[in-house]
Amino acid sequence: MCAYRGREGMNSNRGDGQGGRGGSPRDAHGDRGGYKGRSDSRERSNGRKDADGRRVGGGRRVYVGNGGRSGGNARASHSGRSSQAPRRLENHASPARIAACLSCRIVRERDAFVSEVVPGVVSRMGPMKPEDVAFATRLARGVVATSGALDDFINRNLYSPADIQPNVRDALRVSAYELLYLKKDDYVAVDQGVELVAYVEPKARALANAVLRKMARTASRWPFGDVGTDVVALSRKVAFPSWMAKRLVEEMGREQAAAFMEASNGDAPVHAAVNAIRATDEEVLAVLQEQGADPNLVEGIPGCIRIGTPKAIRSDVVTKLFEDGKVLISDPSAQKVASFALPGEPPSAFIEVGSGRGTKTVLMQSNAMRKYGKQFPIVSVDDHPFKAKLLRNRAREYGLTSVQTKVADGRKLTSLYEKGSFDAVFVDAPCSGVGTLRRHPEIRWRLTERDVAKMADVQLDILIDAASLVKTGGQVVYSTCTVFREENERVVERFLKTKFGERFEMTEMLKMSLEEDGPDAHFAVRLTKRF
Ligand SMILES: C[S@@+](CC[C@H](N)C(=O)[O-])C[C@H]1O[C@@H](n2cnc3c(N)ncnc32)[C@H](O)[C@@H]1O
Repeated sequence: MCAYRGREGMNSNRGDGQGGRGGSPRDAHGDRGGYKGRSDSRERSNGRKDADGRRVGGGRRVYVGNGGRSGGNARASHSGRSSQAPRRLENHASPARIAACLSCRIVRERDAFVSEVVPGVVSRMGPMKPEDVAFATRLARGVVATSGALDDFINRNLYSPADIQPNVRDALRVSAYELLYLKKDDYVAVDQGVELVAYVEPKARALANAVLRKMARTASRWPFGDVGTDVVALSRKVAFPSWMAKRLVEEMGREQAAAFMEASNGDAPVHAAVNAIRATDEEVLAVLQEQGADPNLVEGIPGCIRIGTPKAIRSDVVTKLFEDGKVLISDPSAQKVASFALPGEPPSAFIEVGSGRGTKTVLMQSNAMRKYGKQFPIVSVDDHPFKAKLLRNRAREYGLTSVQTKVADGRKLTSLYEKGSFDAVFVDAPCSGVGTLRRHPEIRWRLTERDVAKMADVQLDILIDAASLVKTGGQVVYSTCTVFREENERVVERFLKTKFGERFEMTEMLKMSLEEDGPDAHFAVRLTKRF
C-alpha cells in the first residue's frame, strides 16, 4: 500500500480467519438471547482490567440476580456503593466492545492503523477468549472501515451532531455498526451501546439511551434511498465516501463499481510467496501441507501459494519457514507486478523508486532466481530513511546479495545518477492505495479528492525524472495499487505527452481488478524507450 504508508503483512490478513463479513455475529459473540450474552460477558470480564488499566465488570455478581436490567444509579445503590463511585466500575459493556471502542479511539486520535492497534489494546484487556478477541477485531475493523457512513446515520439521530464528544461518538459508532452492518438485534445493540457510552462517559448514559433507541427505530430505513438509482444511497450501503463512490461509478460503471466496493469490505485471502533464493516451491508446499494450511499454487504466478487455512501458518514449523526467509506473505497482484517488472534479459543496472519496506524487492530477486538463475544489481530508492533501514534488514533475512538502498526524492534522481545509466527502471509509485482497502480500512475516510490529484502530480514527477535514467531500448515499469484513472492511465498519458515522454512507447499493460475472495487491484504498464 502506498499513500498511508501501510504495510503488507500477516496481521492485515488476519490469519485467524475471522471475517469482516463472514459468519453470524451471534456465532462469534453469543449475543443471541440478550441478557444471557451480557451475563456471559460479565462473567468473563470479572476482575479484568481494560486497556486503560481500569477494572471492568466489577459489579457482576450483584446484577446477575436481577437480570442486569437495572440502570446505572440503581446498580450503584444496589451494590452499596456511594453515588459518587465511578459507575464505570459496574459497567456491563462486553470486553470485546470495550476493546473495539478503545481501538477505534486510538486509530482516530493518532491516525493509526487498526490492524496494528487492536492487538495492543486486546493484550492490555487481560485474558480474553479467542472468540471475544475475534469479535473485537471484527468490530474495530468494521467500525473504522465504515466510520463516515456510521456518522451519517448517527447524525441523523442527533439534534446537535457537532456537540457530541468524540469518545461518545466512538461508542455510538460501535452500536451503529452492529445495527447497520452486522444486523444485530436492536435490543443487544441498544443495551450494549448504552453500556459502552456509559463506559467512556458515565454522564452520557441518558443521552445514549435516547439516541440509541432512535437509531434502532431508524435503522430499517438505512441507506435512505434506492441503491439502484441513487449513488449516494449506494455509497452509504457499501460505506464509501460519496465522492469516491461517484468516481468509481463514473469510471467502472455502476455494476462493476458496486461489486468493487462490496469486495473492498470483505476479507483478503491469505497468500504467500516462496522466496526462490532460499527455498523451492515443493519444500514449502510440503511443510504447509503437513501443517494443515491447505496450500495451493496459484496458476500463472510462480511461487505464489494460496493458504486455505490461515490458522495453520501460526504453527512453529511454518513460523520457522518465515523466520528463515523462505517465504513471505504477499498478495498475488503484488507478486505479479514484481514478475512483470523484470526485463527479458538480466539487467546489469536496475533502479526501483518507491522501494518502501522492500516486499517487491524481495519478490523481484526471487523471480530473478527463477527467470535468470541469479540475482541482479538493484538500487532501491525511497524517501523514507526508516523504510530503507527495514529493507536492508529484510535483504539480509531473505538472502538478497545485490541491493543498494538510497534515501532520496524520486523526483530528483537525475541530480544523483547519470541519465541513461540504467537498463531498467521500476517505479512503484506512492498512490492512494484504493485497490487494497480490505487490508487498510482506514484509507477510504482519510483520503480526499485533493489528495488523489496531488498524488497524481507526484507520480508524474517521479515518472518523468526516473524515466530519464533509462537507456535507449530499456524499459520503465510504472505501477500502483489503486484503481483511479487519474493515478494510473492518466499519469501514463500525461507522461507520454511530454517532450521527453514522446520517446517512449507503452508496450504492455497489466490491470488486476479486485474481486471477492481474489487478489487486490493493481495496475502496471511497461514503457519502452525507443530513442
Ligand atoms: C507503493 S509504496 C512502496 C511499496 C514497496 N515497493 C513494497 O513493495 O514494499 C510507495 C513508496 O514510495 C515512497 N515514496 C513516496 N514519495 C516518494 C518520493 N517522492 N520519492 C521516493 N519515494 C517516495 C513511499 O515511502 C513508499 O514506500
